[in-house]
Amino acid sequence: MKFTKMQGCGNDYVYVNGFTEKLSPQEKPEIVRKLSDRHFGIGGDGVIFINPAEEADFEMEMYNADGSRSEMCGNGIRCVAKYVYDKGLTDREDITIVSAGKIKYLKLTVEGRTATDRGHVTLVQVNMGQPVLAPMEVPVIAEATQQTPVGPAVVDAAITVDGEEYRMTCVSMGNPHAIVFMNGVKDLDIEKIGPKFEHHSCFPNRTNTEFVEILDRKNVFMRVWERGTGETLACGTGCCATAVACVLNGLTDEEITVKLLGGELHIRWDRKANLVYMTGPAKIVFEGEVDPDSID
Ligand SMILES: N[C@H](CCC[C@H](N)C(=O)O)C(=O)O
Repeated sequence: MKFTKMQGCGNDYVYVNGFTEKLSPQEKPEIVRKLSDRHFGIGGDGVIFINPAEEADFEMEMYNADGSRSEMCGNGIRCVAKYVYDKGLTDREDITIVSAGKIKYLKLTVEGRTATDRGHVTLVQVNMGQPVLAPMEVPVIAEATQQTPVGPAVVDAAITVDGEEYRMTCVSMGNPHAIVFMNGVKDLDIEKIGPKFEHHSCFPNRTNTEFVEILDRKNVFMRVWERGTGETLACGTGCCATAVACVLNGLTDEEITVKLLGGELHIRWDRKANLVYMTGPAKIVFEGEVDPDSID
């Protein structure tokens, strides 16, 4: 099986070309777990299959490292865009990608183009669609005073983790995110607290959790505990959800830079249109061939 290892802000996945590599849905979770293992496999935060699609130019099929599915992946979708352009599966710089039935619109920045070289993608802007507010079953403390295009936002919910009460804002970008504002994010014991949010009873489908520190009106620092993977160096959908939560809580402007352990993402929530735009890099790290049956 051929694969390409790619990363966006250090959020790294194994990418498999579903046009040529045919796997049955039943065998995928087990193969994903094997490939993602950083000691016995290739190593990655999960696996993303790039498939043909009818309703868009391409489909992405995203799996976490534990073999579970996710509806969406912000860093992953930028890498898929780079993959399909750099490998000549498309000539266009405006493309659509569908994930879990939702179509996203992407604009590719191509560099290094010459008369004989079509260049390669360095940066991708994605229209990540509409945020959905407070989709989880959590005890609400306060409703937003601000109306949002999708109704009054639940910006403040309480959750008790390890005997301590946290306040969070819950935003879905297709996949679920709980955003917790706090100080001292750099030194947070995320390995201890992250799994307790992920498996908390108020998230029947588990959740991704973002721990966010406000730096100023245009900059925040964020660490993320991802559902099905653990701490990752960045999370694109998590940054989008964070930007929305920041605005709803009156903490930042609508356009922010999210600083992450693995880099930076630029996020803009166009409130009038109620669309979130994410811009960031995508890179190929290496390519190879692997026999999943030979992985322990
Ligand atoms: N890292 C991804 C999100 C993965 C989310 C996944 N862990 C889930 O179960 O929803 C991103 O860049 O958006």
